[in-house]
Amino acid sequence: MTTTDGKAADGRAEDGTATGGTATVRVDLGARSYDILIGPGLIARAGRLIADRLPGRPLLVLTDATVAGHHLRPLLDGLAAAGAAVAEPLVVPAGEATKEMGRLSEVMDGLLARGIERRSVLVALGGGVVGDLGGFAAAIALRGIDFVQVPTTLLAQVDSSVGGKTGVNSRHGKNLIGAFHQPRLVLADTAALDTLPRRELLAGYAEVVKYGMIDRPDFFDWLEAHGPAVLDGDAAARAHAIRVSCEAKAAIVAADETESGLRELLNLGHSFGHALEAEAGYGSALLHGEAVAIGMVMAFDLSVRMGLCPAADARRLRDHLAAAGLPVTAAPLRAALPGGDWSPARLLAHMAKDKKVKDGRLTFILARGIGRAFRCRDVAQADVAAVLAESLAG
Ligand SMILES: NC(=O)c1ccc[n+]([C@@H]2O[C@H](COP(=O)([O-])OP(=O)(O)OC[C@H]3O[C@@H](n4cnc5c(N)ncnc54)[C@H](O)[C@@H]3O)[C@@H](O)[C@H]2O)c1
Ligand SMILES: O=C(O)C(=O)C[C@@H](O)[C@H](O)[C@H](O)COP(=O)(O)O
Ligand SMILES: [Zn+2]
Repeated sequence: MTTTDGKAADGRAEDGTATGGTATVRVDLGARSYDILIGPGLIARAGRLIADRLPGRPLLVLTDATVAGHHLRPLLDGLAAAGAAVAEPLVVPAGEATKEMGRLSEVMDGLLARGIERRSVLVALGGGVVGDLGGFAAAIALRGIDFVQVPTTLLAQVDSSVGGKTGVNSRHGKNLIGAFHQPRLVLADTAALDTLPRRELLAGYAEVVKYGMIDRPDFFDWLEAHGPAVLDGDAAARAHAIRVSCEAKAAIVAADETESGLRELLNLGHSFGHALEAEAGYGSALLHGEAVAIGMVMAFDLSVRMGLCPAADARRLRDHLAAAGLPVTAAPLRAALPGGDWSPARLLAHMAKDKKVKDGRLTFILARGIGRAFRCRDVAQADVAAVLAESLAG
């Protein structure tokens, strides 16, 4: 369910900050239901918005060092203005390498040193790394405390802050340690994206395109026309893309919260993408969204190879991602990371650790066309290896 609420007639919220219109997407999960608020100025308004839903609760902010420099002060000022008791923030290093057990252990120490109690609420201010790490810390602290997502990347606003997948990477693979733990509220401040580097924006755009590929062909048509506006900072286009993405994800999560079936569709491109990320070593050479872009192209190429999908649809996807500026093959990784083993066999070995493996067999997310993704367990390894080899060759 979505509503758009312009707040006061002069475009200002009760606390006087500019709103520019706030859309609300509801994630319907019974007792665990929550709102995703989307619009400019929500970081500064977070204090009031959290207090409305979780009154009188002690708060603690987790963020990363880069995000802290841009957005921590306005958040803390807003929390203080709302009269919240706020502990000293926890600040972790920026980047994917932070999403690991050692850092989780430090965060747990930090939470406990600050004297959290079961009523405490963790506020995760940042991208998917802070959201996944913070959400997992909240899931296990005192056997579970509430948390609020304040996503500051496009990727986090359209994907990672929604749906309750939390966790960290392991040396065995991506996101292999974690828990389902839903946030109580998501505040997606679209103005926060103004400070986001272009490369990070593009990485998030890959997950936006993913929703079109899964089950929203009209949305993909819209992205073909308006994708450049989304990327170039058009506020209305951005807000629309984020809202539709959140609606698409919320619908799937509401139908299958813990991924017993349908939710696997949200993994389109991820079996391939996670294998690339594992071999790349979770550094800055390959961002998650970039891996997803390459992985979606491989998933469509595999679907074409198996005679399931028109080649023209795979070409439309590849062309759109490439025109946006995203990588569409794995070939550049060979040059960027020459120490890696960029062979199909090695990537297949990473894929064997995928959480969608059942009885030793992978579940692939394939497509019969744009917006027609489906789950398939009947895929010949030779076809997968051939698609990997083609992508690695460029
Ligand atoms: N839980 C889920 O459902 C889910 C979904 C998709 C992705 N993920 C995970 O999310 C992670 C990727 O998230 P991400 O792409 O947000 O990366 P990220 O959290 O590493 O953020 C990207 C970079 O941008 C910086 N940054 C964040 N917001 C900023 C802002 N407003 N201005 C300037 N800099 C800013 C960060 O400091 C970081 O350096 C991966 O670990 C991926 O596995 C999880
Ligand atoms: O929410 C989901 O479900 C997803 O699969 C969203 C993905 O974009 C995201 O990268 C997720 O973290 C992948 O989950 P995993 O279970 O494959 O690790
Ligand atoms: Zn993803």
